[in-house]
Amino acid sequence: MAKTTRTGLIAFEDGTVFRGRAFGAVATNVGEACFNTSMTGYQEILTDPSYFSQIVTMTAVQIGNYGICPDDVESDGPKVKGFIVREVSPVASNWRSNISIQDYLAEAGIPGIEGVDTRAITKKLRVSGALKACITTEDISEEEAVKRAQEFGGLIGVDFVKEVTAKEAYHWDPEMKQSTPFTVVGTDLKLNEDKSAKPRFKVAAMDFGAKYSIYRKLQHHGFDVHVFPATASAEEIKSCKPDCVFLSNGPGDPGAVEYAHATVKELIEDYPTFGICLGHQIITHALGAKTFKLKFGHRGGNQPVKNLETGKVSITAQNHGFASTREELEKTGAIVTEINLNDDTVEGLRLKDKPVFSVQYHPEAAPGPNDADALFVDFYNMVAKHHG
Ligand SMILES: NC(=O)CC[C@H](N)C(=O)O
Repeated sequence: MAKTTRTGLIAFEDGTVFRGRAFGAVATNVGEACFNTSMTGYQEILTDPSYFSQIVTMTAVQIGNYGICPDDVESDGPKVKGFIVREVSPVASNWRSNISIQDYLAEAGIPGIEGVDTRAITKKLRVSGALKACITTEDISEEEAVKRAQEFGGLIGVDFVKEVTAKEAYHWDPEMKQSTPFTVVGTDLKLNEDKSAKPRFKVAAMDFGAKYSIYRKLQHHGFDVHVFPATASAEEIKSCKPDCVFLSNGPGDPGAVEYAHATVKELIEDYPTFGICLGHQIITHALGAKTFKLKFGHRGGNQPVKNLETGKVSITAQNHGFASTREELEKTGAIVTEINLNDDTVEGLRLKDKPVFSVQYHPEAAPGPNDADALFVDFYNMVAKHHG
């Protein structure tokens, strides 16, 4: 891929402008600027629906060297509003890849900029907090770009889930083509070649903007995954007779999806439930507690989380800009199980009297460390005990 000579820029609501070389689509988008500290996994980041409405700056210095692999997508296409990197690799070398990141973003209509001081942008966002921004690879003036950044409505109170959730209910990979066979030995799941040893549980997965990796992990760990749109009612979900419920990740302000708070409030009364990220935040609201916006969010594969019940520290993958309010959660009777060691914010909860737990981070990783993979086994064992 030859480097373009087109210029591009990112303009922030405070009037700051960074210029670089354009790649990807010739387009202009507004969104919230954030940064991700993952060293690898740019494709999973681009296609994670939780990034819908955000312009992502990568702190890793070179992006794109292993191209884009059709098997590694986390949704049906890139979801970010813009992508900013120090250097986009001129060479993509990987037998699994069929397209470069430049062409992938161009086809999806998403603008990218390279040759930008990504460290300066990251430091800026850490000091000022999340900012509204406009990215453009079109020929518009800096003043116009700043104006468009200022006009962006922001994330608070906006329902972005409805833009990325499934249009209708469906059965994820019914032939289990993506699942590694497993069997239950004692309380642990073990890989096994014997496909008949599979006491699978039917999980109703509420799709708030789910990453495919979560469904793959659920399937791998003994679940038959039935996906429901975020707007599905508790009755619709109950009518599929699930053994348990899963609540996915997703974009935007968790406080804005009140219809989901109401549905989840009903479901957790009856079903063992596991939530990840937005799913965790929606449980928080369903319990009557609130979430708040973090200064600049946690995004990357190196976030330390401490389990307050076991003392164990895990390095986790994260991507969130909101967090649950600890005092309010504890007032509802929920137990705060985990905290982020960088800023002490809530990273996990469980209910005392019901088989319900959730985490703010991403145990499915993709990209990131697998320290928390065992949570899928914990979910399986919790459901098995409940139905025991
Ligand atoms: N990955 C997610 O589910 C993100 C949740 C939510 N949109 C946040 O930013 O906090």
